[in-house]
Amino acid sequence: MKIAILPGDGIGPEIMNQAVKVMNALGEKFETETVPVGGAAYAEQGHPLPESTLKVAKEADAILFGAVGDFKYDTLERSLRPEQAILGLRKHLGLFANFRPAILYPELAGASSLKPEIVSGLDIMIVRELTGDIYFGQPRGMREAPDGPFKGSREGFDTMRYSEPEIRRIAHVAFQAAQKRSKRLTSVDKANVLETFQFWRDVVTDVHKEYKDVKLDHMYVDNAAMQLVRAPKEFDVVVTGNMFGDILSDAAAMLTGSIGMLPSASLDANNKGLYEPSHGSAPDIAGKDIANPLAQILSLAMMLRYSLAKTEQADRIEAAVKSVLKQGLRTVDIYEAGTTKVSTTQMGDAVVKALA
Ligand SMILES: NC(=O)C1=CN([C@@H]2O[C@H](COP(=O)(O)OP(=O)(O)OC[C@H]3O[C@@H](n4cnc5c(N)ncnc54)[C@H](O)[C@@H]3O)[C@@H](O)[C@H]2O)C=CC1
Ligand SMILES: CC(C)CC(=O)C(=O)O
Ligand SMILES: [Mg+2]
Repeated sequence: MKIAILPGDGIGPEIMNQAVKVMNALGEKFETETVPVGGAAYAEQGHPLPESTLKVAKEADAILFGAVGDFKYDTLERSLRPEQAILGLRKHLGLFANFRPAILYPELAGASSLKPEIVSGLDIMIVRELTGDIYFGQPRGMREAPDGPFKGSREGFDTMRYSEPEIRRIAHVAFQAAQKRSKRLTSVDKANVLETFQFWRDVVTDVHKEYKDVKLDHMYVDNAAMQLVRAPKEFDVVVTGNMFGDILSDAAAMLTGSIGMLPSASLDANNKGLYEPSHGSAPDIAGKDIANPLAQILSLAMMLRYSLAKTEQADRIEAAVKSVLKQGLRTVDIYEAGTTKVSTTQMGDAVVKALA
């Protein structure tokens, strides 16, 4: 079984080192290959997703990804920017189903941005469509406005679109996820304004006919953002498009104490997956050994569970994470008075030590 390791940029390599340390401590031999991606690959090979990196990712059984991006690359032409690497991997590998579990560990109730009584026990699953929507729609670009009141002035434009098969397949994934949990699914859209999302709502409603045991409701995205901070436990499984899911999952992350706690799995139709923290490369804290490595380590656990069928190893890692939190160890993003502040490396070491 081969695992492709793509650390990327910013805090990516720092948190990946911790996840690899944990993987090596499981007492099992994993074949791994580490390759550059994002800004690191651009600096080395002139492209954020070189053919050689894509090949390793394609041939692996699973991919463990760090994060990409650095503000110093923001002026490059778009096709060369680090973020194109993760977008390209998702598209090339058909990773359309993104699972982002937002779980509040009881020990972090005080680190959440919401009052403990509103968030304690939080356990929601955001299912985000990952290869369509306005992030990939064509045409897009910058041009002289061809019409309208600002005709002739410069404008930027993108295209939001979803085809029926794209909506159907993510809806099936979400209904099936709901069947394994509390049989409640909220589909988040903007059907009151956007044709794309009226269509989304119609198709999700149609797929629902095949899942009568699941209670489906629909919610507009602005209300969903509000409900997420008002009464997040009202949600169980949430399904939504690429952009809304991107935004709502960052908001959900703060309910768990930090975005450094939110892992993710991006799966294709055969459960081959890419596993990455939900956050970015955090250039503001890179190189300081202070980033929270737990989202990366929990992404490793998701990889073992979803793609490699190693449930026991995944359970061990998740138990070790719970144990270090119980011991009161905290990176700075989840620190509160009365707990012990640790570095990225110390947190990784503590998880290794806590492995049963
Ligand atoms: N999948 C990916 O590789 C993603 C890449 N990005 C890229 O990352 C770069 C930075 O983007 P931002 O908008 O700043 O988002 P970000 O998620 O990197 O950081 C947002 C805030 O959260 C903090 N943060 C993030 N991860 C953390 C961790 N593990 N521990 C402690 N604090 C953490 C950062 O310090 C920052 O204050 C950009 O180039 C962006 O395009 C953004 C999101 C996803
Ligand atoms: C950097 C983007 C391509 C993606 C993003 O923000 C995400 O997947 O959460
Ligand atoms: Mg994001």
